[in-house]
Amino acid sequence: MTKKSYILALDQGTTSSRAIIFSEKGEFIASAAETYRQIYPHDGWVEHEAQAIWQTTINSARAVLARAQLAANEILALGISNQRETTIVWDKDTGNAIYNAIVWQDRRTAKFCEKLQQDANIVASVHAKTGLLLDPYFSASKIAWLLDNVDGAREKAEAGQLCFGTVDSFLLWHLTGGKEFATDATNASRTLLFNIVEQCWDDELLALFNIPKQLLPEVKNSADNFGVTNAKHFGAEIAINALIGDQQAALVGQACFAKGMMKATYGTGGFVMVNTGAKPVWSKHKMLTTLAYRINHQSCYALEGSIFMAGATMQWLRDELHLLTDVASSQALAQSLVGENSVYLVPAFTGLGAPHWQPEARGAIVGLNRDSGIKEIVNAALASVAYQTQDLLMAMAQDGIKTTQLRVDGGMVVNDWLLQFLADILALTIERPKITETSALGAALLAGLQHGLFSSLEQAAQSWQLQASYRPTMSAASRQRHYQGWLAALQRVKD
Ligand SMILES: Nc1ncnc2c1ncn2[C@@H]1O[C@H](COP(=O)(O)OP(=O)(O)O)[C@@H](O)[C@H]1O
Ligand SMILES: O=P(O)(O)OC[C@H](O)CO
Repeated sequence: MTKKSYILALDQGTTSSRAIIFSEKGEFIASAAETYRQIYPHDGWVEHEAQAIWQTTINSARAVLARAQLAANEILALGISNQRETTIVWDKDTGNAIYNAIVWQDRRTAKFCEKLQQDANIVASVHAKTGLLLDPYFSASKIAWLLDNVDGAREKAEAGQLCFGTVDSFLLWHLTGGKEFATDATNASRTLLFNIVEQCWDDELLALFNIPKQLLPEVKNSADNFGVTNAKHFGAEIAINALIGDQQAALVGQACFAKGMMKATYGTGGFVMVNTGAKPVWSKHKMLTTLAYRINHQSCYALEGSIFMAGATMQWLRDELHLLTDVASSQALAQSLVGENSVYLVPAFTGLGAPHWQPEARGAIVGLNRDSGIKEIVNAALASVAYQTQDLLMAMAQDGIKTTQLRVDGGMVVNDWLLQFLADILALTIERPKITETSALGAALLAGLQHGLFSSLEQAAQSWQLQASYRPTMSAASRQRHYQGWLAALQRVKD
């Protein structure tokens, strides 16, 4: 009989679907990825075709198996990490989505959320139950929009004919041929409908958003038994043993298991997350309290700050302004700037995320003079990632979170200039691991844990290895000047 020695991780991200095979020790074996179309129907609206999410996921999974020359029966377990909050409602009979996926960045429900925010009791109650804020970022208002705007959707939902899921549930449904309708506690914790203390869907929140309970998936542990893939997909069944939101997966992949350990993932957006242990920390400064992972019904919590535009700003410079031929060239351009940059770019293209939460804010480039050119703008775009991170760390510090080290990952961290500037602005040591596909790794480690490959998360974490670290070299005065310039630019956008 063939020995099953590999783990397949599917990492469904905002701009691409990736599949990665790891060895049973968590070593990287092979990867495949496919990008798909971003749809922007109106200002502040962002959609994906649900079918494209599914098709690119299955294509990349098949491609990686072929690349690694492995058959499905050599795969021990499969884990899924996914873009969170993105909302899909599909028909139980056909599996077809009733509308495009409404992406986490989408702001169409800003007015609706604003209305709810006017009631201080509602705001307090939502925060106490979910750890979140009433912002269009999260799934609940997106589900309500779908039920109210797609013909016949509400009637069908009430009749139990529809399913709501974040991307993990949608993929699970399709992988298992419609047999499994579930999510994990981390993904549930991003919907605004899940009580993170009691660990259940909350009837009051469902009533607040007018969402029928029968629409919702079962909530399981992040490492759990989620059924098996239908044999028609890969030629044999594969056990599905982990579902986890991609930022939480990155925390696991970065081995941030001790209280106080922090990671930042810089892909389309930027997400800073700190492990706060077995008890939730309730932020007074608009950070999100969220589930880091749930294993054997034991919850570990985290505090998170979300930046909506990180790598996406570089894509905008490339695709809309045509200032870059490719995003990688941003490094040399940023580096070529001599002296301090007077230009600041505030990338509030889809509003401002944490700690500001201003969905109606829009972007700006300020401080331009006659000498400003491409390199100043590109430098400012990269620098905005560091400044936004500093905004988050300042808010977290006010909540009592202090850290001396930050582990980074995501597509942007190949950019050495960015990581050095980050170390300088944050005055922290920045650590980049050997495997930067930490979301996929986190999902793989949890799937392996569920399968008994590792006796504990700590054992699984032994696969984490440092690739490079960046230490602050900027003077305190210069750091201060840089950051004050950012705060002034930010204030103009907020005003
Ligand atoms: N060398 C680079 N410098 C700056 N940004 C980069 C670089 N390489 C990739 N990126 C950015 O990283 C992002 C892709 O990261 P990834 O982790 O794949 O994103 P996601 O998971 O959100 O789809 C893109 O937005 C891209 O602009
Ligand atoms: O697809 P990513 O990696 O940009 O992650 C998206 C986040 O999960 C949104 O909350």
